[in-house]
Amino acid sequence: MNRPAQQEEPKTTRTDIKMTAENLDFYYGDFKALHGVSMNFKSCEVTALIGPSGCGKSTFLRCLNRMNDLIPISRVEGAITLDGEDIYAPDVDVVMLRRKVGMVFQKPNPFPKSIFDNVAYGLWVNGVKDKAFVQERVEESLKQAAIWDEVKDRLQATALGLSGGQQQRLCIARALAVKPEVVLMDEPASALDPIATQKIEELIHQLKETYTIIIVTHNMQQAARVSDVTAFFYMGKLIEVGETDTIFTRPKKKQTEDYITGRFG
Ligand SMILES: Nc1ncnc2c1ncn2[C@@H]1O[C@H](COP(=O)(O)OP(=O)(O)OP(=O)(O)O)[C@@H](O)[C@H]1O
Repeated sequence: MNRPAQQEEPKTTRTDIKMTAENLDFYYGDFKALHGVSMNFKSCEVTALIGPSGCGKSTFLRCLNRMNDLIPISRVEGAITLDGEDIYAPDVDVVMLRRKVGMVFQKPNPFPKSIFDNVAYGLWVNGVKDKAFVQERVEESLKQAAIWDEVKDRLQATALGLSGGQQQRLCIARALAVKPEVVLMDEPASALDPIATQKIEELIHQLKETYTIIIVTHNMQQAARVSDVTAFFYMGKLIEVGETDTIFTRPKKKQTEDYITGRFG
């Protein structure tokens, strides 16, 4: 296979529905962690998932690219679609799905390899052999992740020598290199200082021009700053979802209001 990741840029507009969850239940063994979650994610929007610790935000996020498949006792009921196709259908290629729906984790997790290799890795795994193409894509991804200027003179240096904030932007570049359509972010700035956090937030703002972004955050100011839509979870249930401004100023449900005003959580 050559240049599989060189497909056309996804042509999307903000009104397209990119992903949906329909009546999603999720179990860890006997424990039901998600109860009938239904919501849509629109293209080129940022959706923030908020709620108190243990309410199921990360579980739900991981369902969106089948990361939970790696947990043997887990079970999903209901449906999740990407561009109208069921991602849990038996014939789905999970590697391809995770290329389309990429993920950035809470703790920056670069490989103990060079900066270049970290970003090129996903391309090699996808069978890309064309060196010039890989070079181009690495540069493009590092630029998109707003870290190119800081690393362009040391691409062969180990990624582990970067600061935490730089490592996280490198991990974002790694996720972007395979041209995902959706980027899932699980508290991507929680391990970072305020300046690095601000850079990640600015980056999210730029990335939504091209990508559909779904972010879990504990930080409500961050949710208010970066997202178009906010979904509030409590005890495994989606309590309320809507435009971020509305959720933060005129929530419909008392539980949402109690949470955003700091009465619990
Ligand atoms: N691998 C697992 N095995 C069993 N139970 C789990 C597992 N991962 C999460 N859970 C449970 O599922 C529920 C939801 O957890 P989840 O991590 O999705 O919540 P969260 O809202 O993301 O929490 P936090 O904000 O603290 O990260 C919790 O009760 C948690 O203990």
